[in-house]
Amino acid sequence: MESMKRRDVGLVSGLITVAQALKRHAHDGFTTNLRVVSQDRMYLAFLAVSCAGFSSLAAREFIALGTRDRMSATSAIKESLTMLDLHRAEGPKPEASSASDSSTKSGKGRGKGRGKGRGKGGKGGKVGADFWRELEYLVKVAMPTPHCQMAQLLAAQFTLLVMRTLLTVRANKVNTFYLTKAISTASWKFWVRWFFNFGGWMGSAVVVNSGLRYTETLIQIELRNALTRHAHKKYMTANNFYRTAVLRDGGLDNVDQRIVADIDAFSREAAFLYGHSFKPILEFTLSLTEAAKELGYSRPLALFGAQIFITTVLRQMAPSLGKMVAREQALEGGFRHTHARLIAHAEEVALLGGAPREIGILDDGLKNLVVTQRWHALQRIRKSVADNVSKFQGLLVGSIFVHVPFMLKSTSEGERISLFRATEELMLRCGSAFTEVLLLGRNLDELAGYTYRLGQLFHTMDRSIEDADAKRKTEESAGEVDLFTGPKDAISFDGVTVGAPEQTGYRLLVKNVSLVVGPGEHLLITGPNGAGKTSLLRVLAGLWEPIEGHVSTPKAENYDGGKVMMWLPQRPYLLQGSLRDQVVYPNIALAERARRGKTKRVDANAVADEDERVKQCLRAAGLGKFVDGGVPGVSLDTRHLEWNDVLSGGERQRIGFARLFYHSPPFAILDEATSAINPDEEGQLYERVIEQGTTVVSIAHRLELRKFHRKELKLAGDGSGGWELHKNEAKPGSRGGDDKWKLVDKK
Ligand SMILES: Nc1ncnc2c1ncn2[C@@H]1O[C@H](COP(=O)(O)OP(=O)(O)OP(=O)(O)O)[C@@H](O)[C@H]1O
Repeated sequence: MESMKRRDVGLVSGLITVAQALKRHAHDGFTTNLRVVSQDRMYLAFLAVSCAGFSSLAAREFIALGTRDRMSATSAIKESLTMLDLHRAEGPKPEASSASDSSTKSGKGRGKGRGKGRGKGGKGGKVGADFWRELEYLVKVAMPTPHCQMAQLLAAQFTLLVMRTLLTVRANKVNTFYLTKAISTASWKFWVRWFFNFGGWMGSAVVVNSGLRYTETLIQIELRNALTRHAHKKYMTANNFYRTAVLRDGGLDNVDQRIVADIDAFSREAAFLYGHSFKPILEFTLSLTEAAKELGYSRPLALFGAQIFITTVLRQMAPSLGKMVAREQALEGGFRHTHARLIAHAEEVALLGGAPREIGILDDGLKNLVVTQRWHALQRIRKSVADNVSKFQGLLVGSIFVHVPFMLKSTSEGERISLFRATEELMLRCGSAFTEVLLLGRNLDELAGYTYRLGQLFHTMDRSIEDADAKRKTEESAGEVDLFTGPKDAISFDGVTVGAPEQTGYRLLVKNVSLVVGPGEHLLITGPNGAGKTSLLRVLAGLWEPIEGHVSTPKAENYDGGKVMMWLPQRPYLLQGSLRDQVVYPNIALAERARRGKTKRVDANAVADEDERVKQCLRAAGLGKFVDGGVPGVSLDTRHLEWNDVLSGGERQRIGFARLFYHSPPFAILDEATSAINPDEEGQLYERVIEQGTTVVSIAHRLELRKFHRKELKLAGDGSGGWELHKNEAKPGSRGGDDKWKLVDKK
């Protein structure tokens, strides 16, 4: 009770003493600190610039992310949630698929690839000359000009970094000096100076640290944004998304993982390194300069020489993190892909009762990842031991160099201890900054891992674009000296040989095909499974290169410059969006433009007209029930995240026809496009397509469709590459019983 009382009295009287001391020495404390700060012009300049930089950045971001953008981001989130709800409410329907579905017709044979791992992104993720070259490439992508957004962010962060170092070094020195002096000599005057110094330091540190955190996040976001956009641009050029994913050009694994996860990880690591490497380097230099005032330069330099030697020896013990990161990322991508495939084929797996088999496949993917991660964790112990020894030995070895001059100094006790504490503080900072610099090597190693994977990604896509450009140029120059250009208003194959890509070369599918499909000369391609029917059309689309010969497609200028050819595969592509979006794809509907606020003013009449046209197309394709109230709650505006899950196979094919009616192109390629449609109705669809003036090239197994065509290409499919071309010599327009088919060419 007594001691409580004494402490209470001590506490209150202590507070009173502090208040009195503050009152008495406030003027001195304030003016002394102000004098110290105002004499330090560099400090003042950086304080002003960094505060101005930080606040102008934040203000600019606030204005740039105008209310409309923020609102649309929020509504996008709401929308996808709504679509997810709808999706759940409707329940899964037949034949699920997804972007990573590799079993689509065009995707079969995935993995047989032509590429032989030509990526050259550095030697397996090590920090070496290759790494710096790749890094330079990525930096140039993110920072194309010295005035770009990224350059401004880096400059703003640099100013803040210098400011923080100045704060740490200068204010801390004064802090420690005042406090030690105040305590050792029991001086309230010095204590009040310390109090004011600390207050000022704290205020600046709060601003500067918040600014640093903010700019680091912005740098990371901007880096990711710039690199991902660059990747998207390349990915969508020269059909790179197809070449890398289906043909495995360049032997790249999991391109999606590289674009989505690796770029993000690289950006995080790079922003961290930038923010955290300048700090210790600056802190080291500034602390050393200050400490040298007491210790001279020889002692600190000898100390750091010793540190470099010890750390170099320790580093030899550590494994290369870059390689580990690259390997783990590849396995992560593979594991994610197995999950994506399960979602894509959820219904087939459920119907086949494949869960027990699938769990094995999923667990195998996980096992590979876990085993590798556990092995890497073991390797990292060496790294961590080396890092920690390196960190703590600094204190021990450092004391030998720092303590000596103070032990030998003959000054008053108070003076010696204040100077020692201030210098020791500086040397400790200096030492830890030095160790931090050395430890940054670890982050650099990790960065090398991501850089390696991104290097491979960008170089593979670059090469593919270069190849496509070179091919186009060769064709253009060949056109000038007139080799083969083909008729301008027709599809034509001139001596075309097609092969399926294999590990080493090609497997012959079709040999030396020559034929022309002019307007109205509807062509049917038939043949056994795997004969090469779709492959021939892949060559026509430019997805595959012919082994020999030339393909020429109708020129847009002969058809009012519009879309000339349209593809209708067996499983039409359906996008995330409204029913209207499905029909007008790849165009953007006027209503959608208005909804997104993309166009300033969208004419309401034009929207209504377009909607009416879309409805007509859906009706013509036999999907009138969706727009005429046949299915409650469904209209042109109905949106689903995954339309594949909510439409039947036949309905999906009809959406393809609605799209074809909407675009009404001069030529259409129908690749088993009616396979899921009732045979009685497929004829009507064909008739409508032909009536609208579209010339069709069909692949079909059902012979009933023969009557809609004027030519038939029969592929032998026996490995010889043989084929026969038959022609219906009956009058155009006469069908069925009037067919007069004649063999006109064969190989
Ligand atoms: N990306 C690919 N990589 C390697 N081989 C492929 C690839 N795509 C298809 N193939 C192979 O090419 C051959 C011809 O395929 P294609 O799709 O042209 O056959 P199709 O005549 O259309 O058969 P179907 O009637 O069964 O649809 C098949 O043996 C197939 O495995």
